[in-house]
Amino acid sequence: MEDEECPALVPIAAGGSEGPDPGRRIPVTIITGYLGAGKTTLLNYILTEQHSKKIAVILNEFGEGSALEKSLAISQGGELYEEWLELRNGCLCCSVKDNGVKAIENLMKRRGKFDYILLETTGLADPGAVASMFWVDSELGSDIYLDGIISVVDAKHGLQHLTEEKPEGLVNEASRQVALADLIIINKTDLVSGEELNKVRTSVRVDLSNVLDLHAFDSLSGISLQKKLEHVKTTQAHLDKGIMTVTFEVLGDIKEENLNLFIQNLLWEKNVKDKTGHAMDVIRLKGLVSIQGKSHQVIVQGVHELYDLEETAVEWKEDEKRTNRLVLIGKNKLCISLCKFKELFLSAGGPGTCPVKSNQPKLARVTAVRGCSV
Ligand SMILES: Nc1nc2c(ncn2[C@@H]2O[C@H](COP(=O)(O)OP(=O)(O)OP(=O)(O)O)[C@@H](O)[C@H]2O)c(=O)[nH]1
Ligand SMILES: [Zn+2]
Repeated sequence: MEDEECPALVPIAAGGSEGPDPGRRIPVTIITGYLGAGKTTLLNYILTEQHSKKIAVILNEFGEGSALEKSLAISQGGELYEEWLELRNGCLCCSVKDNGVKAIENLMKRRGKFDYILLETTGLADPGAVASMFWVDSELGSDIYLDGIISVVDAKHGLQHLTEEKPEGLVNEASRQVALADLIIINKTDLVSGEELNKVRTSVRVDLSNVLDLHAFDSLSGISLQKKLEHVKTTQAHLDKGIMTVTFEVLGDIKEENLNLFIQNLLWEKNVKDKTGHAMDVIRLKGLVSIQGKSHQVIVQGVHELYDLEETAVEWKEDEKRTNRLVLIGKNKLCISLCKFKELFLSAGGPGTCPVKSNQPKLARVTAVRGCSV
C-alpha cells in the first residue's frame, strides 16, 4: 500500500522537557473521590512512578488529617515534592476565592521549581466548585490551566456512596465527583467479585451519560466551560453537615491487641458510644499510633468496616513523646470526654478508672473539629 496521501506526523514542539519553564502555564490535575476511595494512594503512585515532571501537591483535607496524609505520602519517596500547602481553614470549595486562590498564588511565587500541580480534594468536595476557581480568578488563569479531573471510585463502597440519599437541597458529593470527572478510576478491584465490579462500572457509566451535557470538557473552550461550572455552582452549603470529624490524641503506647480490639469495637461492633448512647458510624478512620514494643510509628487506615495497621519507616525519636492520634470521620458525632476516650482506647473497652486528675497535665486531648463540643 502506498501511503503518499497520508501526511507525515510532525511532533508539536515538546518544549520544557529540560526542566520547568517559568514562563509556561502550569497544568493542574484535580484528584477527587469520596472519603477513603484511594486519592492519596493514586497521588503517591503518580509521584513515585513519574520521574520526568517536578510535581507540586496541594492537599485539601477534611478535618485535621493533613498531617497524617503528609506522613503517608512522604513515607514513599518525599523527594519529589516541592511544596505542601495545607488549607486548614475549611474546605477548598467553600472558600474558593480566599483559600484556594491564595494557596495557588503562594505556590506560584515559587514558579520555576515545578511544572505540574496535583490537587487532592477532600472526600466531600464538589470538584465543580474547585474547578471553577480557575476561571473565577483571571490572573490565576494566565499562570495555570486545568488539565483534568480524575475521580477515584472505591469498588467496594462506591455504589453505596453514589446511591445514598442526601437531605433535601444537598447534592450527593460522590455522584458529583463522578459526574464531573474526565477520567474515572475504579479502585480496590481486589476487594470485589467480577459481578460487583460490573455493577459499579455500569452505575458509573449511567451517571456519566446523565450529565454529559453539563460537562463537555472535551471542547475546552474556557468561556462555555465557565458558564457550565457557574451553572452548577451551588450557592447554598453543599457539604453534608451530617458528616463530622473528631480527633483524639492519647499520649503513651498501646498494646497491639488492644488497638485491634478498640478499632473492631468502633468499626465492626459499633459499641463505642457516647453518654447518650450514640455510636459513630465511621466512614473513614486515620491514625498515627505508638504500639508497645515497636520502634516505628504505625499508621491506621480504615474505610467503613475495613482497616489495617501499617508500620512506617519513621522511627519514634528518643526525646519525642510517643503518642496516638486518631481521626474519625463519619455520621453521628461521638461526643465523649478525653478521659473516657483514653479509658476506652487504652483498655479497649474493658473496665478501668480514669487516672486523669484535674491538677495533672492532660494526658489526652480531644479536638472536635465540627459538630461536637466536649
Ligand atoms: N484493598 C485495597 N485497598 C486500597 C487500594 N487503594 C487504596 N487502598 C486503601 O484504602 C485506604 C484509603 O486510601 P487513601 O489513598 O488514603 O484514600 P483517600 O481517598 O486519599 O482518603 P481521604 O483523603 O481520607 O478521603 C488505605 O488503607 C489504602 O491502603 C486498593 O486498590 N485495594
Ligand atoms: Zn487522601
